[in-house]
Amino acid sequence: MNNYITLSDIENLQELIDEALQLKNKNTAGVVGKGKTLGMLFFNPSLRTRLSTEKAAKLLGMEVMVMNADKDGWALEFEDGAVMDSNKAEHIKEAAAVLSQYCDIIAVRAFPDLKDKEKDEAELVLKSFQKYASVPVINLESATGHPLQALTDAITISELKTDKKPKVVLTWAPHPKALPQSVPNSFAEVMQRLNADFVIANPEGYNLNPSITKDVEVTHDQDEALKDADFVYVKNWSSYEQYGKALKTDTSWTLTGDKLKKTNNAKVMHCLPVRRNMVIADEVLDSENSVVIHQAGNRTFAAQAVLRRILEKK
Ligand SMILES: NCCC[C@H](NC(=O)CCC(=O)O)C(=O)O
Ligand SMILES: NC(=O)OP(=O)(O)O
Repeated sequence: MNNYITLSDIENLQELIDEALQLKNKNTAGVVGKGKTLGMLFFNPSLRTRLSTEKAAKLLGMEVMVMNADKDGWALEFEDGAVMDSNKAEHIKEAAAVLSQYCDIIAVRAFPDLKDKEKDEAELVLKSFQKYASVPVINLESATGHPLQALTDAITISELKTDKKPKVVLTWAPHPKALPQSVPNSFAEVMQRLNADFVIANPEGYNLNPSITKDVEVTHDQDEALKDADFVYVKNWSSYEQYGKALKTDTSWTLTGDKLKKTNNAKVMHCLPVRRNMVIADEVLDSENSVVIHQAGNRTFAAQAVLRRILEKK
């Protein structure tokens, strides 16, 4: 693997899932990363991605440097040919080239602004790092995708499924803020590559980018979708059609214990952080059905499998 920017960088998904599960079960510490450095730049907050990726790198023997790039770094200019006469002190051309002197792999988190669809879809921050860095780049959640999360989700479903072809429902849930579509986009992508009966439930106005969901069944009837589900993946996202808008914040789509009763005793997933009693009710998060902590635990092994592939250039 040369980079991990999108899920399309994974050629054989099942093979990578198996590798991650082997790493988990053997708790393999490696030496493949000895003498190598991972640099992580965060333009947005993080708990899981930051610490699980750091842990994964250290398990492989790597050194890790982390920077809260939005707060501690110079404000970066990404426009080619810009006259830098305002608040941007450093151009990505120098920043990425310099970082490539210090790091063997660069990992970047950069959320969308959710104001201009075209601009967000151009993935300027991540793509500029990729363009101007001379080392591999990893996506730690970008404007349109979160492929490390999606790999984790695929690992978790493969590990916990009892049916060869489980029914998996991705359901929208309310949130007071406008959130990226990155997590549901990547989840929808990864589910199309797994053997599952996959359905997306969201209110009208919340359909995801159709070029990502392709011919996945999309329904506006949450109750109907939840029937007999084996896995329920809960997530809020802002509208794609009315780009970046939070159109609905009432709790009628919150995943409650009553709704869970319609499922086949489903396992409940969420990437976290989760707003309790807004996105998922306490009674669900605190029940045996919730696998969100287990899921977050798998972040380390997803990151370890990806880092190892990049280090081994396999
Ligand atoms: N990386 C996991 C999710 C990150 C982000 N959630 C958030 O920003 C939640 C923030 C809040 O609840 O205030 C998202 O949905 O893409
Ligand atoms: N799920 C996830 O990416 O969590 P963080 O935002 O805390 O990294």
